[in-house]
Amino acid sequence: MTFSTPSAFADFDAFTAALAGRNPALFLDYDGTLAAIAPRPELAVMPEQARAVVRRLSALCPVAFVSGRDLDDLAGMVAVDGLVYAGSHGFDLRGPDLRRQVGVEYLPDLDDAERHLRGHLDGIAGTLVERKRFAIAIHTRQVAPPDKPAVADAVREAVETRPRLRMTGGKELFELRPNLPWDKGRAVLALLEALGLDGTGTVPIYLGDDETDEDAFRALAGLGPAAGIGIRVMETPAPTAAGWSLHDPDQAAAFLGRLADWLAAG
Ligand SMILES: O=P(O)(O)OC[C@H]1O[C@H](O[C@H]2O[C@H](CO)[C@@H](O)[C@H](O)[C@H]2O)[C@H](O)[C@@H](O)[C@@H]1O
Repeated sequence: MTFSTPSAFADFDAFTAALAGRNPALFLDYDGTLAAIAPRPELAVMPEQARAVVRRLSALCPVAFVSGRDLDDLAGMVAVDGLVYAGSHGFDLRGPDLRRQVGVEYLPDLDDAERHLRGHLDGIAGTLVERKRFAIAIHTRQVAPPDKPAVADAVREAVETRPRLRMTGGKELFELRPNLPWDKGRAVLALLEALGLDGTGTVPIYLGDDETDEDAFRALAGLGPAAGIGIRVMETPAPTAAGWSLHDPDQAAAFLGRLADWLAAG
């Protein structure tokens, strides 16, 4: 874990030097990385400029989105054809020649937890229960501060009585997901293998902003020195397993634009 990471934008030449002649494969988080955080999930729209740069990059190197969002929601928000999309934190994978779902046998557990949570949280104003196929997000962004502990208690109770699920955190939300050794990091490694990108000629680059993205940063770091590159999008320096940083989604899009220019120039 490091607190001080060089900027992949300001130190772009050093960043491209770290690729050491290998071809990048891009793995992109959505919320907080390419779409600015918004009051509600449906309001977090990716700017058209970012979409254009993703489309351009997808003609230059493999591009995948890896998000906590539901797969169809994610694909609809990004709206670029031909990419690989991994929804529900990597439990639900789809690409032009790829389909994989992890934890299908946990769907009844998620259904049961969703019913329980809706029943217990309906009375707390501002709470939003967002069901994804393989996860449930309980949003607290619109909940009055005095009511937030009650939401936390209800979620904790739901997960403590359901050992087949586990809880993770994020920006103003709790999430329940199958209690399986699977996360964004394992999904990225599985995608590298499935797409034939696990050789030494490829360098996976993962951009993310949140605690669930740290799983991906750790997975890439685990490939060995300089074998994979993590970039944490963060306005304030925080401990991270990523080796590089970007300030915010605008800078992330600008960085991807520079990367596209650099790749196009050969
Ligand atoms: O993996 P990500 O693509 O970063 O998705 C993580 C979660 O993002 C969404 O929630 C977050 O963004 C919302 C819109 O900006 C914001 O209102 C919320 O407070 C954030 O936590 C999404 O709704 C979740 O399903 C994702 O798991």
